[in-house]
Amino acid sequence: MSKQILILAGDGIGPEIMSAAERVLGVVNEKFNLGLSWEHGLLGGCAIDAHGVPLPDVTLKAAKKADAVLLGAVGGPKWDTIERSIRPERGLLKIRSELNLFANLRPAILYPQLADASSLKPEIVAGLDILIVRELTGGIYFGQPRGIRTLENGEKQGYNTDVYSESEIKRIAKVAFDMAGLRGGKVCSVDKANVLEVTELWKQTVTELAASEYPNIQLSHMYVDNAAMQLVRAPKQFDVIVTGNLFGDILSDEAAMLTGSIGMLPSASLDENGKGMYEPCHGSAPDIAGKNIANPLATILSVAMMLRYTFREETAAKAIEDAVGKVLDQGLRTGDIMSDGMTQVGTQAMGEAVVNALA
Ligand SMILES: NC(=O)c1ccc[n+]([C@@H]2O[C@H](COP(=O)([O-])OP(=O)(O)OC[C@H]3O[C@@H](n4cnc5c(N)ncnc54)[C@H](O)[C@@H]3O)[C@@H](O)[C@H]2O)c1
Ligand SMILES: CC(C)[C@H](C(=O)O)[C@@H](O)C(=O)O
Ligand SMILES: [Mg+2]
Repeated sequence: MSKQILILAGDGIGPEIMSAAERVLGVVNEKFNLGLSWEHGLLGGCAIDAHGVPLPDVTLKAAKKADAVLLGAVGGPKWDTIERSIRPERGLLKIRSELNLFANLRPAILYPQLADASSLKPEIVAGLDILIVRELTGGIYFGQPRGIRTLENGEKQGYNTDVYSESEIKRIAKVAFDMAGLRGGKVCSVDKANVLEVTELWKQTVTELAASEYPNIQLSHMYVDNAAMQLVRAPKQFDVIVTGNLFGDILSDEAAMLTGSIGMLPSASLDENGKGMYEPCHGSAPDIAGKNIANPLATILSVAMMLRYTFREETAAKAIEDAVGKVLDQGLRTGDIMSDGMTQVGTQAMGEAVVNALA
């Protein structure tokens, strides 16, 4: 099997967190004799600067050829005012869509060492381990028509279309049910079926699939507004949450704060054959870019997810996760997860600490 990775560091803090993650990747590759090799490409604002588009053909071609893509983050104020269709974020959406990465896994796990850093009281979050399964290549992010038009009275109007077909709903629900079967056996499907037809169909389809193929999974449904509330009221009631593109985007940032910081949240975006793109859930954090203070752990934990889901190297994946636990045990913290009595370190020092813990 070829074992090729394409690394796209991206913009803002992307290059900083990726350089720490790449050090970790290099060390596990040698230690576990994984035989992985990687090359670098451009996606996002850096690609616009070099090629005029956020997803150059050369990047897309390399991504299609690779077995996995490791991404930092894209975007930033520099590119916020350019023509909408070629903004950095459109490059990210296009690569997700072109690679058919419909299943976005966003685990929100509270490392016990970070109980103080969580936004919630320790007793509410202790032992938290939720998996958000977000549909990633459909819904309102991709629905047509979309745009900003001028009405007859001269007023401008923005519009988007939320759309899901039964097959799209079924394939993401299957992922959620399969994942739940390997964990706590519970799936909560989040929708707004009381208002939106598209999610009425979502709810119906998920219910039918559960009844016909997953009788052993405990399925519940929740409206997204209540789910947002329940996530901060009693997050441990959830095991796997399955939801559409937009709701999943929002709920996963919310879940991040339960774990201490969005700098702790990795993700995997998978196609039907195990190919994946792996990236932290956070963005390019322009407010802290270039300062060597960003938390690289979400990206490092994304490397672990890549080893687990694409390369099936569970031992190496677990070794990275354990090494992250060790550096937290040592009291090392980047600014976003800092608390009393701990030692504050920068991005690269945190990466080196993980490398040392792996040794
Ligand atoms: N996957 C991606 O590439 C991705 C994801 C989200 C946002 N974005 C883009 O990133 C840019 C900034 O977006 P935003 O400010 O809404 O979200 P963001 O996630 O970049 O930042 C939100 C807040 O979290 C902090 N933060 C984020 N990552 C951190 C880390 N690793 N360590 C410490 N603190 C961290 C930031 O400093 C900021 O205060 C936008 O252009 C947006 O479109 C890209
Ligand atoms: C940058 C943006 C397009 C992206 C999304 O909304 O999917 C981001 O917020 C994410 O969570 O990966
Ligand atoms: Mg997001």
